[in-house]
Amino acid sequence: MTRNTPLLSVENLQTQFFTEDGVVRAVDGISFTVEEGEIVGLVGESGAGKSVAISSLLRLVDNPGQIVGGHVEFKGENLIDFEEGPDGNLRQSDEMMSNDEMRKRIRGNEIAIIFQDPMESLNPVYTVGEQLSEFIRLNRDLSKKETKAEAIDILREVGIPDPEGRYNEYPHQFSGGMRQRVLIAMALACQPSLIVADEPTTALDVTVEGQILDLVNDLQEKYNTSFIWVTHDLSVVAEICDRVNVMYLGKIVESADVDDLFYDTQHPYTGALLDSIPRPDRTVEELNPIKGVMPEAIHPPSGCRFHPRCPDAREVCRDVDPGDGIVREKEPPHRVVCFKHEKYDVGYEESQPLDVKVGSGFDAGLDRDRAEPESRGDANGN
Ligand SMILES: Nc1ncnc2c1ncn2[C@@H]1O[C@H](COP(=O)(O)OP(=O)(O)OP(=O)(O)O)[C@@H](O)[C@H]1O
Ligand code: NI
Repeated sequence: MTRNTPLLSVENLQTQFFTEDGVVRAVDGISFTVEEGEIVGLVGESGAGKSVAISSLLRLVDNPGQIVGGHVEFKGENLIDFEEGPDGNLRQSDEMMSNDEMRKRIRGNEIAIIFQDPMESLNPVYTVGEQLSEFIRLNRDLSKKETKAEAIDILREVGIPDPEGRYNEYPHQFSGGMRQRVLIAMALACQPSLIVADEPTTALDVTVEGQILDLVNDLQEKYNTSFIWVTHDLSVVAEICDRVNVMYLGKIVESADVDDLFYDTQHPYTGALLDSIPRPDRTVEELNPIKGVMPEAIHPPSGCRFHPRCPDAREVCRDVDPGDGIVREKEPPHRVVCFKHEKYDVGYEESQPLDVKVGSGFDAGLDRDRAEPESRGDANGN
C-alpha cells in the first residue's frame, strides 16, 4: 500500500529552554506525520513536552525556549528547516519560512490552534460575534453582511443554540463548553487544513467533553480537516484519534494506529498509561494509577528515559540509548522504542533485571537521585 505525501511531517524536532539551571531538552528529537483528514493524538503525562512540541510546530516558542533542530514540512513548505553549518552546529537553513510568512499565511489560517483556556483566547470586551467576524474578515474576502452571515452559520455548525442571539453576547455569558465551541468556531472560520488542539476539553465535565469530541468527529468527517489532539487522557484518544504518539520526557516512545495502541500495546509506558484509565473490558478494581514522578527534562535518565519507572527495566535499558526505535512490519507503521521488542538486537533477554521499586502494579517509587543521569555511559560510549 502506498501512502500519499503527509499533510504535515515532523522529523527530529528539538526544542530547548536555556535556563539558569541548565538546558531543558523539552522536545528532544521527535518525528511523526499527519495525513490529510487524520486525527493524530499526542499523549503523555504532565511535563512530557506535548505543549512545547505543538508550539514548536507553529514556531510559537518564547524565550528562553528555542527550536534548535529538525525539519517540519507542511504542504510541501518548510516551516522548520535546520542544516549543519560549517562549524558542525545546526543552524536554520535558507529554506525555512520567514516569521512574517508564518504569521500571515500559516498560523490561524492554514493551521488553527485551540487552547485549553478559552478565556485566554477570547477578548472579554468584545462580543463573540464581533470577534468571530473580525477573524473571518481578516482571513477571507467577504462583504460585511456575508461575514456576519458566515459567523452565524459557523456558530450554528458548532452546535451553539440560537446563534443569531448569541452572536451579540460576550464570552462571560457562555458556559465553559459553549466557549470551547466558540473557539472551535474561530478555528474553523478560516477553513484550515490542520487544527492543533492543546487539551481543549480537560477543564470540562465528562458529558460536555463527550459532546465536544462528537462535534470534532463530525467536523472532521464533513470538512476532512486534520487534527493534532494533545491530551493526557487515553480515553479521549480512544474517542477521536486515528493514530497516536505517546510522549515521555521529550521523546515519542510509541506511535501506532489507535487500535494497535490499545490492543497490541508494545511499550511498558503505554501499558502503564492504559492501566490508569477505566476500560469497558476491565473492572474498576483493576485500575492502577501511574505512580512515580516523571523526571525533569533537564536531567533525563540515561538509556531509555523510562527505565527508572519501568517494571520491565534491565541493565541494558539503563546503559544503552534506544534511539528512534524500531518499526514493526505493519500498515500503518507501528513504531516502538523499547528493547523488549525482539527486533532490537541488544541482548535484553540476557540482561540483568534492574532493581526498580515496582510495588503492587505500577509503583516506580522514583526518587530524585534516580532521576540524575548516570555516568555509566550511553550508546555513544560516553
Ligand atoms: N518557559 C519555560 N522555561 C523552562 N522550561 C520550560 C518552559 N516551558 C516549558 N518548559 C519545560 O518543558 C518541558 C515540557 O513542558 P510542556 O508544557 O510541553 O509539557 P506538557 O506535556 O504539555 O505538560 P502538561 O500536560 O502539563 O501541559 C517541562 O519540563 C517544562 O518544565
Ligand atoms: Ni501542555
